[in-house]
This record gives sequence, C-alpha cells and structure tokens, in this order.
Amino acid sequence: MSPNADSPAVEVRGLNKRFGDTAAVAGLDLSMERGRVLALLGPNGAGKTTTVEICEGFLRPDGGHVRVLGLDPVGRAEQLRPRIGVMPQGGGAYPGVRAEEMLRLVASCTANPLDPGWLLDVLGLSSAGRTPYKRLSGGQQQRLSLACALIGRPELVFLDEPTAGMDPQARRLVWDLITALRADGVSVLLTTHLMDEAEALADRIVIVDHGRPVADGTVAELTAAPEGQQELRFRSQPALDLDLLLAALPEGCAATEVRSGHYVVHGAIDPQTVSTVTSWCARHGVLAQELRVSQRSLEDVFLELTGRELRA
Ligand SMILES: Nc1ncnc2c1ncn2[C@@H]1O[C@H](COP(=O)(O)OP(=O)(O)OP(=O)(O)O)[C@@H](O)[C@H]1O
Repeated sequence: MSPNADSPAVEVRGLNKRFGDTAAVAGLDLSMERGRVLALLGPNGAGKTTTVEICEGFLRPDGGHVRVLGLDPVGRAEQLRPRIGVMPQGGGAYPGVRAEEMLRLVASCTANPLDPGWLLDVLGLSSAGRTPYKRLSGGQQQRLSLACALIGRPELVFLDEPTAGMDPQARRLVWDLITALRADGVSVLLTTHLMDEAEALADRIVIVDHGRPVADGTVAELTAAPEGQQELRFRSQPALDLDLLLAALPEGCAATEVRSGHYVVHGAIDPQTVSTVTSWCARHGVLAQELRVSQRSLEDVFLELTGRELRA
C-alpha cells in the first residue's frame, strides 16, 4: 500500500494565490476522494489552471492548506512527482522530437513505465510514432500529452482541458480511457469547458468563479430542480383546453402551451401529478408524446451561477 493511503487524493482549504493585483484564487476549498473523477468547471480566468498548478507543485500558494496524496506538493515534491501524472493545458514538447521518442523519453524518467508502444496504440497514435511533434495535428498533440501523463502509472492524474481541440472520435477515446483509469482506481482531477464531458465522466463537480467555489456536488445534486419547481413536458395536438387540465391538477401547478403542441406543467411534479396528467389525456382522447419530467441541464446551472457576461 502506498504511503498516506487513507488521505484524500486532493485536499485544498482556504487556498489563495495572487498575481499582482489579480486574485486568481481567493479562498478555494475542495476535497477529492481516491479513485474518483472530479471536474473543475468555471469561466475563463476563474482560477482553475492556477489551482491545478498549485496542486501539481509547480506554483507556490500565497496562503491556505494543500495536500495531494497526503503530501505538501511544494515541500514534498520529490516524493509526490513520481506518483502523479500531469497533462498541462495546451500540452507541449520539443518541436522536432518524434511522438514515440518523446514518450520513451518521459518513460525513461519513471520507475515502472507502461509499454510506450502499447500506450501509443491505445491512444490511436501508432501510425504517428515517427512524426515530429510540430507536424502532429492539434488532437494528436493532445493525445501524446495525455500519454506522457499516463506512462508512469500515476495514482492521480491532473488533466487540464484534456479534450480541447479534439474531434468527437478522439474525445470519445479519451473519455473511455478516463473511465478505464477510474475503474483501475486512479484518481482524476480534470478541468473542462465541456458540460457533456463533466456529465459523462465526473463523480463530483466543483464550479469555480473569481477563484472561489460557487457549487460542489454530483451532477444529479447540481441539476435537481428546487422542490415544487419541477417541469413535466409533453407534446400533443395544438390548442388543448388547458383550463380543463388545470382543474384536474393539484393546487400550485401551472400549465402552458409554450409553442404550438408543446406543453409544460410547472409545479410539484410527483408520481401523482404524472398520473393525473396521463389520466386526463386518456379521458380526453389525447395522446401525450415525449412525456418527460425535465431537469435543468448542467449548462443551465453553470450559467445561472456564473452569469452570461463574457469573461476576459
Ligand atoms: N502567471 C500569471 N501571471 C499573471 N496573471 C496570471 C498568471 N496566471 C494566471 N493569471 C491570471 O489569474 C487568473 C486566473 O487564471 P487561470 O489560468 O487560473 O484561470 P482558468 O480558470 O484556468 O481560465 P481558462 O478557462 O481561461 O483556462 C486570470 O485572471 C489570469 O489572467
């Protein structure tokens, strides 16, 4: 068993970091269990990369408590580095180095590396092994950067926007790989601007804005509608008599035809309300199509919490 095996994968409390007048991180807390995937979301400039770089030990915090695998990432960098994998934002390598050479170089710096040929194959890079880094496509450079993060069999990986610039096929491949890492017990802290990526991969999501956490929870927790404010949607023929439907519904519900043939019932949507709507439809010979109790999307929640103005 590795040292400090009982400690969280990442624990951050009251983290602060300034760059001149800019408070990049301003009192951030987060905690991540081992073997889980945590997604850090936030608008541009929210402080995600700064937080990740502090956890990786590349930046020194101005204040706060940070432990990664139970270790201080700056003071205990020598013990920590061999146990973590890092995929920085935008990747990076010597421009002239060939893809396979680069991966073998990184592998040679680790104690028990994976087989570089196998990893290139898993990431769909076998045919690009002899291509110089600068001639790889953006998506290939990203995948090589991911391979470099994983070659040393890390216990914890930091992935800063791992699928930025990738086509949908490459993105799926990376998602499958992250899912497989989690199944192997690897902890993953990723940043992303892609809500579907966070939804597909993350056990927990922390949304940050102006260097502070503004939400923390599972996707289900974050997107759950407040009690009594759920929606039931269905499609049917236009111009149903909604006064009649409303009379059948419990007090506090509202029913509207949002556009021709598209209906929304707002209120406390419980099994009884659903049954009332379907029985009313049956009694009036109405076929309710695509009937669903809808939740807010993660993007709705993100925009609600962080606003719609464009960030610098
Ligand atoms: N080395 C630096 N020097 C000066 N300011 C910096 C530096 N690094 C980051 N900042 C500033 O700190 C703030 C947070 O930046 P950071 O890169 O952590 O945000 P982010 O959430 O990762 O953004 P993005 O989604 O655009 O990658 C920004 O205002 C940024 O301009």
